[in-house]
Amino acid sequence: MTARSRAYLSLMSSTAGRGAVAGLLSLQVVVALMEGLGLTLLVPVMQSLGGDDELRLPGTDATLTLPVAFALVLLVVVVRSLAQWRVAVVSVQIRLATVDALRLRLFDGLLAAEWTYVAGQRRSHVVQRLTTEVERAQTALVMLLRILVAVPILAATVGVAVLLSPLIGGLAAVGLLLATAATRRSVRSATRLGQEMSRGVADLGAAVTDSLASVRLTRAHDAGRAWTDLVEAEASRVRGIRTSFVRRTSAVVAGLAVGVVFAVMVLVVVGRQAGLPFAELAVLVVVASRILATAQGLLGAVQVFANEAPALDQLSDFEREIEQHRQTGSVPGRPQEPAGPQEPLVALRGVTVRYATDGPTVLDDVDLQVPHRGLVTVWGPSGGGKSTLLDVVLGLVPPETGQVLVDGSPLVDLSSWRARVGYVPQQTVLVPGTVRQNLTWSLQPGREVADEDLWAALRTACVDTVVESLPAGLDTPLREIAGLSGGEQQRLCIARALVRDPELLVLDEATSALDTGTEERVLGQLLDGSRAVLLVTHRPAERARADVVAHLADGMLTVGPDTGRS
Ligand SMILES: Nc1ncnc2c1ncn2[C@@H]1O[C@H](COP(=O)(O)OP(=O)(O)OP(=O)(O)O)[C@@H](O)[C@H]1O
Repeated sequence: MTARSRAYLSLMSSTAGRGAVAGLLSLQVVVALMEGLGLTLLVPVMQSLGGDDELRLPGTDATLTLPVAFALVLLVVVVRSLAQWRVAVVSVQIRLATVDALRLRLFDGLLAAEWTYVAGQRRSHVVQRLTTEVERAQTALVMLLRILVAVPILAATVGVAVLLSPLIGGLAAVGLLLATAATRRSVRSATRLGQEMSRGVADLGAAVTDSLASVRLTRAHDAGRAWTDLVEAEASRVRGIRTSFVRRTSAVVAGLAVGVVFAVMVLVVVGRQAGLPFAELAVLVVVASRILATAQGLLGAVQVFANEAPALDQLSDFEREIEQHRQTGSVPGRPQEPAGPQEPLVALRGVTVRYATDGPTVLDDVDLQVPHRGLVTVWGPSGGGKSTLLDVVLGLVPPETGQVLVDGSPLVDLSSWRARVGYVPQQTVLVPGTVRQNLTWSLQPGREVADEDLWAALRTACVDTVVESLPAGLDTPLREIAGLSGGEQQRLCIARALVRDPELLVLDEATSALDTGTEERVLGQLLDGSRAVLLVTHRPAERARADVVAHLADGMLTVGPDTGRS
């Protein structure tokens, strides 16, 4: 609990700035001092109500007149209100800055992490961490800030009680310490329930995401019941955890209320026995009710903090994991050696890839050359390593042994290399936005493309007439073209890759949904002598027009004339 609070405080300091956090803590001390002073000033006010002529401030020899006492009370309330207002504003600023920074740090880290690590992540778990867990961490922050306000106020209130009656104040302090010790168990159980909650919410999110991903198949097989049952089971687990937490928390807070009311009764009896004057006794009752309210709020905040803070553990572990998989080998800005005229655009030399150290060899001592112009096709059985080969060429998967050479030099500057490449993956990727945004979102920063170049790319990919027929052409929002066929979507993705004006176009079965005639036309236009095309395909007709045909099976690559196997 204390370690987590420290972790949160250091997180807030590192994101919102030490100054802001120190300022917030100072403001909270001001609020607490004003609380204590305000309660102390109630004593002379009570004395005047009791008919005393000489109004005294407890703990001092100072005497006051009623107007002075009222003026001081007013001043204290004004200062306290201003400080509280500032605390509210600064707390929100710190909280939002912290949460946004945390989310962005994770997101950026993930985008820059090694490809094999990113590809191995379950999407629903990543979404859950970047949304639900970050929100839970935010709730924990709200609670921590509430605790940081309540603790000094509680200390100031107990201080006033001690000032009024050291015996009663001392008893109140001891009572609070005992209550704190008694709630340790419930705090531990809140933490355990919070950890279960993280797992429950992750599983619920996964069930919903997976069911949506398979909605077409679910409908076709009329298998919705299977998903509904799973989602209901996961939701009921989450419901159980939440209910159990609220049951325990409320019981502890209610128990505290009973304890404090009993303590107030004891206080009145003890106070009367000790001959405490009416004003002091009345203010002590007010102080006791303030202690009750603050302690109840504090206890509730501590429990919720304990319950939500495991989200921060999850996020910290996730961030550490991402950090361990930070992509290495990229030296941004370092120019590639000038190309020797005889060097291929990209070459693999003795490349071996395994996804796990004790796993199977996916690429085994592979050699391949892609010239600056023309078509290289790769074909072979499913699972033979074709996509992995492309990932190596793209610099996504680093070889365990062997080299990737670009223009004859080892590939070290990944960002320069990627600026020269256009890639169309096996699954089409269209993002929410207009056709234009879909064509341009993956352009290098600062690069502008004229409309005529967009149309040229659409023409080359044989999808220009489809876009022309849309209501607003390039500016048609994607939701209005959700009905694009699989082949039209593939061609749009090819156009997007072409807009980057790549020297190498990497196509992973990117024409698989096209009819033979359209595929022939697209390929013919792509091979206009201005670029190299590296194509994974199962179709003999495409192999027939290739300059290099490579067959990949069980990780072994054979380059040579097409044997006609299919
Ligand atoms: N990220 C990964 N982690 C672990 N294993 C992987 C990963 N990606 C691919 N593999 C495994 O590597 C092998 C080759 O996969 P790859 O996707 O390269 O084959 P492929 O020839 O492109 O298959 P297909 O034609 O079916 O798309 C397969 O056994 C696959 O399970």
